[in-house]
Amino acid sequence: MSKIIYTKTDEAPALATRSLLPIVQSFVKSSGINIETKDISLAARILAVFPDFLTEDQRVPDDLAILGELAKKPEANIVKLPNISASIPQLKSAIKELQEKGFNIPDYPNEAENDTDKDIKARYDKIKGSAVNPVLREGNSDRRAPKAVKNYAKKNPHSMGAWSSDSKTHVATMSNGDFAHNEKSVTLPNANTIKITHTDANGNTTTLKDNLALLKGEIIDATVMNKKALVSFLDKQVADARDKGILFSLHMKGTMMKVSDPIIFGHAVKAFFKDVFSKHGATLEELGVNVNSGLGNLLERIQELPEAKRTEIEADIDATYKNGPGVAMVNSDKGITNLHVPSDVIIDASMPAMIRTSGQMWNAEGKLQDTKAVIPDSSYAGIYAATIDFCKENGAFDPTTMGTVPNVGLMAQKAEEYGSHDKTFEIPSNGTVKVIDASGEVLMQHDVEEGDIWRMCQTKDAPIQDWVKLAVTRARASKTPAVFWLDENRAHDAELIKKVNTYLKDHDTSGLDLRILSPIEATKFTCARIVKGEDTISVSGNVLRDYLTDLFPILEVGTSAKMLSIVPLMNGGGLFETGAGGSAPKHVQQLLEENHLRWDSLGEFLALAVSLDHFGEVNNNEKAKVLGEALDDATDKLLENRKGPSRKAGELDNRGSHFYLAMYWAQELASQNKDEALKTEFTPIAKQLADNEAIIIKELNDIQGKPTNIGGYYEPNESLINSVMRPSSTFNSILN
Ligand SMILES: NC(=O)C1=CN([C@@H]2O[C@H](COP(=O)(O)OP(=O)(O)OC[C@H]3O[C@@H](n4cnc5c(N)ncnc54)[C@H](OP(=O)(O)O)[C@@H]3O)[C@@H](O)[C@H]2O)C=CC1
Ligand SMILES: O=C(O)CCC(=O)C(=O)O
Ligand SMILES: [Mg+2]
Repeated sequence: MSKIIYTKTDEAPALATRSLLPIVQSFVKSSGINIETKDISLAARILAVFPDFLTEDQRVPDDLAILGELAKKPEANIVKLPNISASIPQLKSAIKELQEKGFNIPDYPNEAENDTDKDIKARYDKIKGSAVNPVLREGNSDRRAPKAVKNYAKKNPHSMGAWSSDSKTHVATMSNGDFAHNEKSVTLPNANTIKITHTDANGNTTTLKDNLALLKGEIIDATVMNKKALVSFLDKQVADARDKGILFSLHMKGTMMKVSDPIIFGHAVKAFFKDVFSKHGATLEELGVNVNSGLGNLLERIQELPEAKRTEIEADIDATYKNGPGVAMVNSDKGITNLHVPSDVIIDASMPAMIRTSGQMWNAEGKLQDTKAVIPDSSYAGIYAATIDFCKENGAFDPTTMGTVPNVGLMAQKAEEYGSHDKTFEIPSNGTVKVIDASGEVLMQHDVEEGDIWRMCQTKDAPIQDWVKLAVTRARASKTPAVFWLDENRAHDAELIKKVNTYLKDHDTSGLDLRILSPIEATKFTCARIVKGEDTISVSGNVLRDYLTDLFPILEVGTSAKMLSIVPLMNGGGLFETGAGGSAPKHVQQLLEENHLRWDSLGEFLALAVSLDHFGEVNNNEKAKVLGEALDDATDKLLENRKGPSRKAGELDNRGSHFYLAMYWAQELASQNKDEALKTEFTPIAKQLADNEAIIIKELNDIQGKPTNIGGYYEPNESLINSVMRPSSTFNSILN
């Protein structure tokens, strides 16, 4: 039987699910719609790959693998909430929590010397970083702010820090030796099988990757980040931040670029704490400090040292803080810097948040200060530089008048950089890396040096065709100009542009305003339009999809959680992502401290409505369509009546906003005339909810302001989390 899959994930969205899902299930029950959950939380994904370490009753199915298969079938209808893309520190603390709960899973091996450790490490490495989305995304991405959301933001603008033309904030990026400058790209005329080899200075060849099957028409590109150029760039930036008296901050995507970016992160930590590493390098190495996991790893490992040595290193770290530039803080109260944990500063969210805050970040005193935003690779850094320049010249954007920037993103089948991990290598020694095809022809090659990061990306042809079609469809449906953000001077983009021009001919583009502009030109073009209130669709590759669907929503509507985020799967199914942002770890903290959850489930409401509509369409279930439409109307009403969660304890939170959604949804179902049975069913429910509004809201607000306990972070206790998230007995009994 056909069904909707709702994903159980982590942190704030997982908390919200415990409150929202029972409501949704009780609303759709009578309409022949089955909503099933699949657990793709970090904890469940860990348990799923270690059955041999667990007792029979501790074992869990590999729900992610099941969903990955489902995503390739026409019947797929998946509502996907944000999940943790774990950095090594997050992975380790999840492992620790599970072990403490009696799951006998192995530790994460820092070094894998024997076969057992290698096997364990390989299993964990599959879970690490962005490991869920790439499996489910068998389609391209269509993200936009629905009209109601946009109108709400225009009437109720979020705060927006002013920009001044003398702001010292700027983006620093490399001008040579980086991925952007070293890129080579080819399109395969025929299917082929390739290998990647490294030949050292003595002529010894190692195969880095073998038997990689490629399809006809696939674009492949290869590039390398030169370590020496990177280190010298980072050194200069630390010195320059100090000279200019601004904060040093690094912006990376260590979660989605899980192999390359932690290495770059590590180099930045070393550059910032250069003196500490030149003085204590040997000790730190012996301790097994891994700076790719951030400064936090160093601080933790040195606790194992004898006190005298530890104090000496800590004093040198303090001296760096004193003599060097200030470093941007993630949490100044707790002394957590931008360099502590790679998963704490994720570029798609961190740069827009900074741009929204007058271009400033928090310093060690908890005050806002101008910052140098270091984005080493220059492939995409220019879009932030151009946005910042625009704000310096024109002042901050105005949410009450600004236009909107929907995105159509190429992402299916692990397109571009976000699928490159299994083809990314930290080079062991000077030499040459070659991509060689089945006939022995060298397709691409680079001279490399020890420590360089070499990588290859793949972009298959079918996803490109689908993406071009989606762009044309969206431009037509929204009657909005669409810009392909592609740079003819970049090797990969030049190949892609040829295909775009070819595949556009397959569609009726008459009357549409379609252009191809380099990312920097596209930023300028788009910014100039949004300030005039004009809308512009961005049609972009995978990385820019990620960046732009946080950047513009955060500026326009305050958060990317309010985005409608649809992935029309290439085989006909639907993947409905909720919002475009992450799992908001800070929100969990607030729940634990004050029993207030400020997570806004608007993204879930929007995703569910389209999921229900899709269900109705595919299964000829008119009730599902009525439910979806009513849910959308209820969401509009919720926005109109400002029943989203507040940030302050004692006021309406996530749970309260779910009550209002339920009440409005019931009211919409009671007032519609398309389905009599639903009308009859929901008329008394709507009345009961309205009659008990005051009691329910009191029950939901009274429990706030005190700490609460859900029995775990990664693997919370089901009965505790359910009772925390469903505290109103009046509301629960009406739902039952
Ligand atoms: N699709 C996915 O599965 C994604 C997963 N992630 C993962 O999420 C984690 C955290 O990522 P991070 O980059 O910090 O981004 P988040 O989007 O989780 O958080 C950034 C900030 O955005 C605000 N925010 C985000 N969502 C909501 C919401 N629904 N309601 C209200 N406010 C919201 C919060 O601001 P405030 O604190 O001011 O309230 C939050 O602290 C990481 O593990 C990351 O890998 C990240 C992106 C997407
Ligand atoms: O998969 C992830 O880690 C993050 C996804 C993300 O940021 C996005 O798709 O916008
Ligand atoms: Mg993103």
